[in-house]
Amino acid sequence: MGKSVNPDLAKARSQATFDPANLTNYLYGGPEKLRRKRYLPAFVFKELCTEMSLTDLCLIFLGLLTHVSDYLGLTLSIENMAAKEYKEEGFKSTDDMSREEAYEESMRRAVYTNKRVLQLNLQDQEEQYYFREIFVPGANPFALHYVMFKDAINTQGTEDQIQKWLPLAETYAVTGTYAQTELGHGTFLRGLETTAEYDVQREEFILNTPTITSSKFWPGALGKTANVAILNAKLITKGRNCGMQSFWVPLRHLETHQPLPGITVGDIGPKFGYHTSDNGFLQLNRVRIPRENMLMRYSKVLQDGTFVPPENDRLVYVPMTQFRFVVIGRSGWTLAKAVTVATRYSAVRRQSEITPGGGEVQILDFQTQQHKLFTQIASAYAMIIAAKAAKDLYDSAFSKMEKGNLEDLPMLHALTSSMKAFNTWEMATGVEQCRMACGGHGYLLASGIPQMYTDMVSACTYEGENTVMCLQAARFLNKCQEAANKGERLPQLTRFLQTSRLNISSSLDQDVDLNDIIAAYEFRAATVISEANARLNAGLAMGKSQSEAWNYASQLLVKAALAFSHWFTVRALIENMRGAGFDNSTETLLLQLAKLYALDGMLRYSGDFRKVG
Ligand SMILES: CCCCCCCC/C=C\CCCCC/C=C/C(=O)SCCNC(=O)CCNC(=O)[C@H](O)C(C)(C)COP(=O)(O)OP(=O)(O)OC[C@H]1O[C@@H](n2cnc3c(N)ncnc32)[C@H](O)[C@@H]1OP(=O)(O)O
Ligand SMILES: Cc1cc2nc3c(=O)[nH]c(=O)nc-3n(C[C@H](O)[C@H](O)[C@H](O)COP(=O)(O)OP(=O)(O)OC[C@H]3O[C@@H](n4cnc5c(N)ncnc54)[C@H](O)[C@@H]3O)c2cc1C
Repeated sequence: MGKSVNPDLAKARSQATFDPANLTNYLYGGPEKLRRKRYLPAFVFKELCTEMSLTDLCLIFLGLLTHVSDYLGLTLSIENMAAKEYKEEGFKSTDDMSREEAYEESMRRAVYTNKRVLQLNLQDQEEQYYFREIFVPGANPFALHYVMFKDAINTQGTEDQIQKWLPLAETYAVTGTYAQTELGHGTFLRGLETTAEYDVQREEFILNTPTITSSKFWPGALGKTANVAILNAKLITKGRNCGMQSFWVPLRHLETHQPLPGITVGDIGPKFGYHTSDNGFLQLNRVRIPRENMLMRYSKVLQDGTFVPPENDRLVYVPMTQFRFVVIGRSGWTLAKAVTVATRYSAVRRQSEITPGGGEVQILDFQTQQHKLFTQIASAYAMIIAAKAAKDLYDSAFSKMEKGNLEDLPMLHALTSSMKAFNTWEMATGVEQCRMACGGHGYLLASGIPQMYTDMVSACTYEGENTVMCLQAARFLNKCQEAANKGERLPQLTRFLQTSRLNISSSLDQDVDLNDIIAAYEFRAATVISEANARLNAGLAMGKSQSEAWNYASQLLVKAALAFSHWFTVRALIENMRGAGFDNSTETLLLQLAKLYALDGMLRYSGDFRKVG
């Protein structure tokens, strides 16, 4: 039964000057990926939420047969208990539930999707994400398990440890979390107090949270869900502090789910959002784990307690860098969802007149409404496309790192840090703009936008608080500027510091040239980075220490990191739009969108652009 589409919406869509399928295929990585993305949720949704006759199921099964090449491994369990159980209970919105009830509902759905992902043999991370997103739209209690827990095993564990632990995680024999942050420290990792002292007699680590501030605090799934943690603690062996290392720490009994001896664990209470994620606290009272439970891919503790340091002590941070890429990518998609809701609403909402007596118009006809939304549509495209460009850089650098070549690690850390801050701040501002563009109805939970905001704005804080991440990126950019000042060779990504010149050919009465736009953003970034470096050196010239001068210049250093990210985003958007092989009408539209994004950015940061001429 076809759904009737609002005539205003249908009219707006009919006026498109391009074929949306071209864009959708591009955004999702091609028609094959798009089909699978659409098919999986539809398949399971139908399985779940409608009374299905055997005929229905056979039709679905026949439908599947046309994709037999894709779904060979698919086992259609018609009598699947989970499906039956779900059909009886169906979907319940969590909007009106207590936090406890909402968690339980999300857990019920998440457990269901975990079962189906295994039964459908879905290996692809993206497909798993699409699948889960339909059924657990808010924070998923297993989020840490799916991402950081498994990533930490894969990137920090030895091959033996991966062989031993990953199957347990993949089959949900254990449910994990990533426990690093403490009540007293989230940003300053060198301040973490939890200890892991090596007992050479028994070849065990003794884990301890010696103070209230050392209590692990915030990790997702710690409150109720997880029974194992990848826990970061200060390793002490032979009386020496060997820095932060990662450990596999059982938290709860695998059968009874009760906390194990020496473990005090629970939920940290209500939050601004992410209500269905049980962020928790953990105290360890001299809990013993075997030596083999330290993740020893990069650093080791030998039986006699000898510490073998990693080739680079930053490698322990790789799971955070990896997850920052997830955040960078999902920020654009979060904004895309919010602006889709707001744009559709603006096509069907009629309010006020433009011409007196002319009748109420679609609010999308107001130029102010178009400015609110079209700039956010452009921003969503820019973030999604820049994230793809950053990921390509990451993948090539990571493959070198896996072969032991760590030369790109500083650039990678700077790129992930600055882009994570830039994208999540832009996403937060954009989602809120979309909410307000819907008037009162945007304030209803039923619009979906408030939860997008309250859940996702936490990404400005977790995985590295944004200001701190900008300062991290600025360390790298400042080093590059110092090298540029000395005429030294720079990493490819920052060579513009030496080459950028402001030779703009466009004049105000012409249609702006895209190359001039890239040049303007490049020159703005180079100027702001150079200014931050000059302020740092001015601080040193005033007799300040390196760290005092750094603090003295820190506001400009943050701006430098954001200007760098903005340039990276504009360049990626324009270069990818030009090179994507679209038909003329689609490419024309997308380049118009890229110009809108870039020119809107110049207006929002007009101080920078005016200053650089
Ligand atoms: C809208 C988006 C939504 C996304 C949704 C995704 C789908 C849903 C899935 C999950 C739901 C969300 C779950 C949330 C999970 C959250 C988890 C966490 O938050 S885990 C904890 C995260 N914590 C941090 O990030 C801590 C941040 N702090 C640090 O990293 C460090 O303390 C520091 C700030 C970097 C400082 O480091 P340090 O004190 O060691 O010294 P520095 O002198 O600053 O640095 C020394 C040198 O080391 C280099 N460095 C530092 N870090 C790294 C790194 N990661 N990689 C490489 N190199 C690094 C640094 O550059 C210095 O080098 P030099 O400059 O000296 O050469
Ligand atoms: C929803 C959510 C989920 C989370 N999930 C997890 C998880 O699963 N596992 C986990 O380990 N952690 C998790 N965290 C914790 C998160 O990683 C920390 O909150 C984050 O690292 C920030 O640390 P903090 O809270 O101590 O803030 P702080 O670092 O105390 O930040 C407070 C203020 O101090 C400023 N500041 C701090 N250091 C500097 C500096 N050097 N220079 C300038 N300004 C500075 C910051 O900019 C900020 O304005 C989660 C947090 C949230 C909100």
